[in-house]
Amino acid sequence: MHVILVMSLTYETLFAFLLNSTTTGAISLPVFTESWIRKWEIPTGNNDSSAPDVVRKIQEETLNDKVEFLYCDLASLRSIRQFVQKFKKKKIPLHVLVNNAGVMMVPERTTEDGFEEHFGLNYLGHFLLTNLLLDTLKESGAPGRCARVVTVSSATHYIGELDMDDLQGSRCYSPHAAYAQSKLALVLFTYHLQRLLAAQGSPVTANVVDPGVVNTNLYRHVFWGTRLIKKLFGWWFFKTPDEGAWTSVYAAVTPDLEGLGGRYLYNEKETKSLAVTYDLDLQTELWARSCQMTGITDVSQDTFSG
Ligand SMILES: NC(=O)c1ccc[n+]([C@@H]2O[C@H](COP(=O)([O-])OP(=O)(O)OC[C@H]3O[C@@H](n4cnc5c(N)ncnc54)[C@H](O)[C@@H]3O)[C@@H](O)[C@H]2O)c1
Repeated sequence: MHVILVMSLTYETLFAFLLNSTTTGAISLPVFTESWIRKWEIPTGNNDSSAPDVVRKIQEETLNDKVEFLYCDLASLRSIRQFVQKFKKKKIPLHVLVNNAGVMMVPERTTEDGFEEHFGLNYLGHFLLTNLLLDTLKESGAPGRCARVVTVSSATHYIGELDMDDLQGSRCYSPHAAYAQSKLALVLFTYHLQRLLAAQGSPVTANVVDPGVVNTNLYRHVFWGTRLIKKLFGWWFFKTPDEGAWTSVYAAVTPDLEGLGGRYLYNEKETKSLAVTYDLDLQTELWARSCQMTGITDVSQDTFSG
């Protein structure tokens, strides 16, 4: 039995591809566990009500009735903890975690826990979720068949800056800078996580992907002119959601990456991320601060000092 957890609503595409990879024999995935995410923009709970439709669609496409809906709001540390509790109660393994959810260029606002939304949701949400699921991932992986954490960043990270003195962007808020910072933080997080897993000898790998420029709803908050251009010409220079999902799927299932982590992938190929992402001190500092902010123990200090 293989269990895959995809944090996002772009799952239909992701699941379709994951199914295709099963038919090409890359990995066998008879069970999918679905995580349903609330859209901030629709607080009436419409998404909850559409969950049965999505589950049915995936069941039809995969010919698998073991598809399940689990609610998780990544902008709430409480919701993430509740989600992990529910997931663990099922006593099922976890082989692939795809940290794919995100918002872009939202107006200045905070998550339930008071974090700037890009930083709190895109980065800290996935940071806490991954850390709380690490024990299950470790138990589920094995030498020669590692469990995988796939985190979705963006080319925007190349222009990102991490302001350790003002991670919440409270001094001078820029939605673009806040998005870029959150995506930069995800790359630093992945590299530190991979170092930690390798030092512990854990059968889990962590890689980070850039999906490219993809025609999705992510652009709903950008300048209206950009939205218009996207509407008119998007089909021409944007990837389709299917194409955008492909590098994540590649990272999740390709045998080429068995046992390999700490890679930044674009168009299914390893490439260099921004130079500062390889700064071990910065990775360590961000990790320690993130542990404090999410209320978890920083085990990496013992691992690397011991
Ligand atoms: N579209 C692009 O051009 C592009 C480029 C680079 C990176 N990305 C990244 O790809 C990922 C997927 O984005 P997309 O383009 O499919 O956009 P999208 O808006 O279609 O998908 C974003 C997903 O995040 C989920 N989400 C939003 N708020 C959430 C919350 N509070 N809790 C849980 N989930 C929440 C949404 O429900 C949605 O499923 C994002 O991480 C994004 O930053 C996208």
